[in-house]
Formats: sequence, structure tokens, C-alpha cells
Amino acid sequence: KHRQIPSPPGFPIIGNLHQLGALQHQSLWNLSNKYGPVMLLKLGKVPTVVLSSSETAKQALKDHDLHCCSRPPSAGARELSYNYLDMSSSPYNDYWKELRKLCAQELLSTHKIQSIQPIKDEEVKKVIDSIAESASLKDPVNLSKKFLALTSSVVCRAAFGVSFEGTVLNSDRFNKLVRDAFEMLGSFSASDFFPYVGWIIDLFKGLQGWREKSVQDFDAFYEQMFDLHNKEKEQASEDFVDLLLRFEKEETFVGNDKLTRNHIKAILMNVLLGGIDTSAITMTWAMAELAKNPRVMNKVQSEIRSQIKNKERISFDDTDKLEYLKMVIKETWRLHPPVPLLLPREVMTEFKINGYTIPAKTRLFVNIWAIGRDPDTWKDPEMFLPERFMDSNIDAKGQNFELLSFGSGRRICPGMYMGATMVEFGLANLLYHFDWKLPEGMAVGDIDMEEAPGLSVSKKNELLLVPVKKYLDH
Ligand code: HEM
Repeated sequence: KHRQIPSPPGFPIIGNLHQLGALQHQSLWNLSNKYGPVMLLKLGKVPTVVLSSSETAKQALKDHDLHCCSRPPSAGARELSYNYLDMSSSPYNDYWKELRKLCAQELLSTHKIQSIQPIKDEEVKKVIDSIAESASLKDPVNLSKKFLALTSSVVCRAAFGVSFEGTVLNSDRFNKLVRDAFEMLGSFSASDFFPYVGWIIDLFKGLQGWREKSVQDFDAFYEQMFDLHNKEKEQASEDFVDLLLRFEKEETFVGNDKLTRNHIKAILMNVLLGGIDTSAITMTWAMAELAKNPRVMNKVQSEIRSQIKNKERISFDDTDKLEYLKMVIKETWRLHPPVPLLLPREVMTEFKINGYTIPAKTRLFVNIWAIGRDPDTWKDPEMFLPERFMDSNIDAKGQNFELLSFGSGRRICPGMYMGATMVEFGLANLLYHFDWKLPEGMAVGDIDMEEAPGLSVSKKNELLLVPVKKYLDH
């Protein structure tokens, strides 16, 4: 006999699907305020449990991680990943374990990420120079675009060894490719909720065509990159493609699979989709919150400027000393986690949370957006108050279930170090070199914090701020 998990009433066939708005994490938060931190929904044919408190998240991601660390099938992810050959959508199996180990040791290790610091230095300098130009003209800067340009240049150079200034990549086309894939993955796919018949709906809605186009575009892009690596490339150092092509040549096995071009493409897809948007989104939300909270803006800039003194450039090591900046970033992740529902998990073997039985094959969402706003955990949860982290040990590394920006357990984000260091370095530079004010005629109250739907949640309207002048010119 099992206790019934609290569940909002639904309709036949569609279940609770009609209760999910475009911003699913917000709809689920509203429902969980009524039905509690363990809630069962029927999404089409799929039983789905949503966890909305740090306590229940801990039970799933720590105590019972091994019961629920698989991923559910998804039509969009399947196509983009050449049939689940990537890390993020692969079910929990030996292939995933080996792939994760390979990526953690070779692609995303601390050593490898530190080795791309010269790329970050150069790309940040380009951004600083272009902002300095806008400052001299008193022009507003579109920070949403600037941050995206920065992270995509860094990731492209690290992964492919080419930059947008070369002839190969057109930055607008490339960013559209990545953004489209995110939107496609985040949009409602009937085949994920109605096995056997859903694909017909996807076909009529044009989603199937969208998927195919997205896969073709990515494929053509990867092929172009492989061609380039067969000829010559700008950078002498070994980039991610060099490394993976070397493994292919050495006939490396991942689990029982010999590494092929499709495996490499699937891994690169993870780097592109995982590495670009999430960091850019964090930096944009942080700057929006700072513009809304001038006290915090002044305090963080004073910290950076007093620590860096009058050095021309911020070095990677400098960011270590910036304690208040790190609190600003944590506070940004609390209120604006880029991946608010983590990636969906699938239960492999039955287990219990709060005495409720969660059967195998249930889909599991952890609503970290709701956890970040839980009044039982956070005082004045709607306020942007980095000081709340002052005397606390809470960080976002997966051990504190109040702040799960990168997830936790076996599926925790493997790009955490790359993402966090990118965000710290990018923000530190922009805050050190410039003062920021609102565009003419705009007041603090006019800055909107609306979210855009998608698998990762960005700010709906682009953030425009006016850089005042280079700090060193004061
Ligand atoms: C601020 C930056 C980032 C944030 C906030 C972030 C967040 C996340 C989250 C929440 C998950 C899901 C964890 C779970 O399901 O429990 C995830 C997974 C993942 N992330 Fe990140 N991420 C960031 C940067 C990166 C970077 C730089 C990369 C790679 C270059 C990356 C690659 C991945 C991959 C491959 C997975 C799937 C892991 C698996 O299922 O085994 N992420 N990330």
C-alpha cells in the first residue's frame, strides 16, 4: 500500500499538460505552492514527479541518486545527439560512465580549462575595447549580445581553434544555430509525452521539420570544422576537436563503442549547448540585478577596484580574491538559475521520498527556481541581497541543496569549473573597467526581469546599459 503523492486534477489523455505555461518552472512553482514539495503530474502518458524543496532535492540527488540518475528518452535530444551518443541525454549506462570520465579528465579538467585562459584574456580584451568605443560615443551597449559574443568566441576557439574574425564562422549565424537548438529542445514535443502517436502531432506542427533542419545545420557546421582541422588552422595549441580526432585515430573505446565522427559530433554538441548560453545568461542577469540595485553595484565595484589596484589587466588569479563578486554571482544563480528545472531525470528503480513511493520509469524534475525562492530557506527571497552568503558556507558545487545551479550527484554539470570561471572573469572585467548607467530617460524601476521560455532561461528583453568611461582613465 502506497501513500498517494499529492497531485492536481487533470484531464483524460492530456493529464496536467494544460497546466504548464510557456515558463514551465513558474507554472510548476505555482502548483507546488498548493500541492507541496513532492507533487505528481501526468504529462500526457508520462508520470512526472516534481520536487520543489531543498530537503526533497537532497533525498533524490544525494540519498537516492543511483535510483534516479538516468535520462528519459526525448525526440529532440535523440536527433541532435546522434541517438544519445552525448553525455547529457545518454541513459545511465557504461557508455555514459566512460564518456563522462573521458570528458572530465581530458576536455573539461581544471588543467585544460586553465590552459585556455590566454583565449579568455584576448576575447575579454576585445570586448573591453569595443565597449570603450561605445563609452566614448556615450552609446548604450547591448550586454545580452556582448556576453553571448564573448562566451561563444571563447568556446569556439577552445573547441574548434577558430574565431569569428576568421573567415569560417559568422557569429550571427552561429549564435542563431545554438539559440534555435535550445528553443527546439525547450519547446513542447508531443512524441515525448504520447508514445506511438505523438510524432504525428510533431509532424503537423512542424517540429519534426525544425529538428531535422537543426540537425542538418549542426552537422554541416561540424563537417566544416573537421575539414578545417584536416587542412590548417589558426591556433597551434591542441583544441577540443584535435583532441577528439586524436582519440578517433588511436581507436579509443568508450564503453563498448569505438569513438567515431558521430560520437565526436555529439560531444561537441554538449560543449556548444552547455558552454555558451548558460554563462552568458548568468552574466546578463547579474548585470541587470546590479543595475537595479545601485548599492550592490557600488559595493562590488569598490571591492574589485581596491583588490585589482590600478593594474591594466585582471589576471585569472585576481578573481580568487573577489569574495563579494562571488556572492553576487551566487545570488544571481539563486534567483535566475539558467537551467531552472535541471535536466529531466528518469527513475530506474523504485525509491521513497517523504514516505511517497516513486516508481521506476517516473520522470523527475527538480525545480531549483522554486527552491531559490523558498521562504522556509531564504529570508526575503525576492530581494537581491548577496550579503545573505556572507557568513554562510553555501556554494553552488552540488553539496548544498538550497543552491543547485549546476545540479548535484552523478549528473552534476561537468562544465561547472569552465562556466563559473568564465562568469567571474567576464563580470570582474566589465565592472572594473567601466561604470554603468541606465540609458537616457530610463529609471531603475523600468528594468524588467521577464524571462524567455526555453531549456535555458534567459532574460526576455535584451539588457542595454551605458558604459561611462574606462575606470583607468578616471
Ligand atoms: C554557468 C554555467 C553553467 C550552468 C549554470 C550549468 C548548469 C547545468 C545544469 C543545471 C545541468 C544539469 C544537472 C543535472 O541534471 O543534475 C548541467 C548539465 C550539463 N552541463 Fe552544464 N552548466 C554550465 C556550464 C556548462 C559548460 C561550460 C559545459 C561544457 C562545456 C556544460 C556541459 C554540461 C553537460 C555535458 C551536462 C550534462 C551532464 C550529464 O548529464 O552527465 N555546462 N549543466
